[in-house]
Amino acid sequence: MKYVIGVDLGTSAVKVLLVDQSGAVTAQASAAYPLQQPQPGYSEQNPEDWVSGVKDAIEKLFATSKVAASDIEGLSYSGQMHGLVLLDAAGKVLRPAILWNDTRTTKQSEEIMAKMGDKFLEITRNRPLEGFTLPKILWVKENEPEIFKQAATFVLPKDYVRYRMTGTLNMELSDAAGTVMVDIAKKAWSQEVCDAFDLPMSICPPLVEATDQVGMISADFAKESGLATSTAVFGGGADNACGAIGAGILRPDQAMCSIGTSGVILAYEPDTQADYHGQLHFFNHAVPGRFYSMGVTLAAGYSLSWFKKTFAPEASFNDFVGSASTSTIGAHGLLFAPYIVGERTPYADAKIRGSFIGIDGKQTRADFVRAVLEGIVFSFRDILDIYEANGKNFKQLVSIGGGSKSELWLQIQADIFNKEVVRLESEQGPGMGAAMIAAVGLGWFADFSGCAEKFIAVKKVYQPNPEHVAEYQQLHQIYQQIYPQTKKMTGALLDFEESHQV
Ligand SMILES: Nc1ncnc2c1ncn2[C@@H]1O[C@H](COP(=O)(O)OP(=O)(O)O)[C@@H](O)[C@H]1O
Ligand SMILES: O=C(CO)[C@@H](O)[C@H](O)COP(=O)(O)O
Repeated sequence: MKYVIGVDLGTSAVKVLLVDQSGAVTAQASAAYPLQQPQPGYSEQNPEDWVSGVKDAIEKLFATSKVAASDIEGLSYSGQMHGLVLLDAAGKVLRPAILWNDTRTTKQSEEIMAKMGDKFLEITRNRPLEGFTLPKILWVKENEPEIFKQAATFVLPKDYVRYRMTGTLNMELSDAAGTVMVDIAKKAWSQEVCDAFDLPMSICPPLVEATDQVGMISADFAKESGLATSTAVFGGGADNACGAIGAGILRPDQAMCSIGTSGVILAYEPDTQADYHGQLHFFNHAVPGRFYSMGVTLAAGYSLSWFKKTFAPEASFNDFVGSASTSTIGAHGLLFAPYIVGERTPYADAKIRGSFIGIDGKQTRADFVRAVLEGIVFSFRDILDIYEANGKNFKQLVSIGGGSKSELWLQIQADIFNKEVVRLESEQGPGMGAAMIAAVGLGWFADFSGCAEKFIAVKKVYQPNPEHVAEYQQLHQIYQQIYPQTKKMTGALLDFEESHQV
């Protein structure tokens, strides 16, 4: 039997999947790494932690599967998007990576829009939001000029890991789109964007497609990880592009709901025709020549993990999430807005902060857990509303990511979306998508549809319950009032907090 490995470089951990030619997951392993938040709005990771995490996880994979390294024909990646890894001329990392959920770059984002306006949207198909890579580069240029002077190039998180595994440096297109420095339609770095911000084109690495073979596992990495130098390495994709492939979202009538650290509602776009006027992100797909749109809730799984870490550190995740079933729809009068690190969709607002609304002496911790689960899905509902306002009406949503491990949360999704919600055999959509990229890259399948037929299996379909749907519609209307009514207050609190930082 021959195998491929999908490496999903997430924000909380790296997850590796060993998948055989029939699409069965033979083994999986993970390794967690820390997130540094030195100031409000800052979010950084050490790229070396990703590399050692990948090695640890691959060693665990071999320990549990007993598969021979020489039988692993290909390996590819799914990566957390947008994170800036600055490298000097020798390929050395110059500072910690600034991640997708870091929002220190409001000033730079505003400057980009002020300078290029609609032209920026026309080229990159996106508004310059704080999370994207270009504002991060401009932040370093302005605030750390000594570091910027040494920068020869930059890459994204999974591209850095691939560089360390193969010795070849490049950037893969679906991820490069999230730098907002690429001309999406032309599939090339935009000279116009680079010139506007006085960035030399030489810092932009060569672009590759997801299924391009970029090299083999290097002798050094083979020695340290147990992999073989005969394993071919493919470009990989942005985690949401990979999630879409791993969820089988390969037609315009399908959508994906992903609950990882962030949360995403995503749709496949066959071409560049759809225009959401920057309300949704629009990127090149990991399926060569195709595109996808998506809206992002910055703190989806992160809101739940934060709540658990803060108020129930001793509980198991399953018991903690399960406790919400003892509460009711609407959590006995409690609503949660998940803006705890700012928001992207539908409110591109780095300064908004979260709220619990309707706290009542009768409520228990289980009500708070329920409110967190529901609030995250209300935020997704806001994204679905944008799609529906633009004429998209999906038949069903495929749910992936850590959040899709909970039956209760899946049913809440079906009820709030008023759509069928599909759970797959493996909730690891991005990792499966990465494995599928390697399988297609190796030529095991002619295209992703052929691979999806073999690799993706449905576990269960959750149907919306009409009574619950009606109740959630009422609650969603109340939820939608939270943003406008709390914006000023939470902004003032954030200013107060920032002015009191020592
Ligand atoms: N048993 C569970 N039930 C529901 N949600 C869970 C469970 N375990 C973890 N999660 C959620 O999944 C999230 C992590 O999902 P994952 O897809 O692994 O994220 P990432 O790719 O960002 O590292 C956590 O933030 C947590 O809120
Ligand atoms: O910023 C985005 C998408 O634009 C995030 O979706 C990141 O790509 C991180 O993903 P997870 O770690 O939550 O999977």
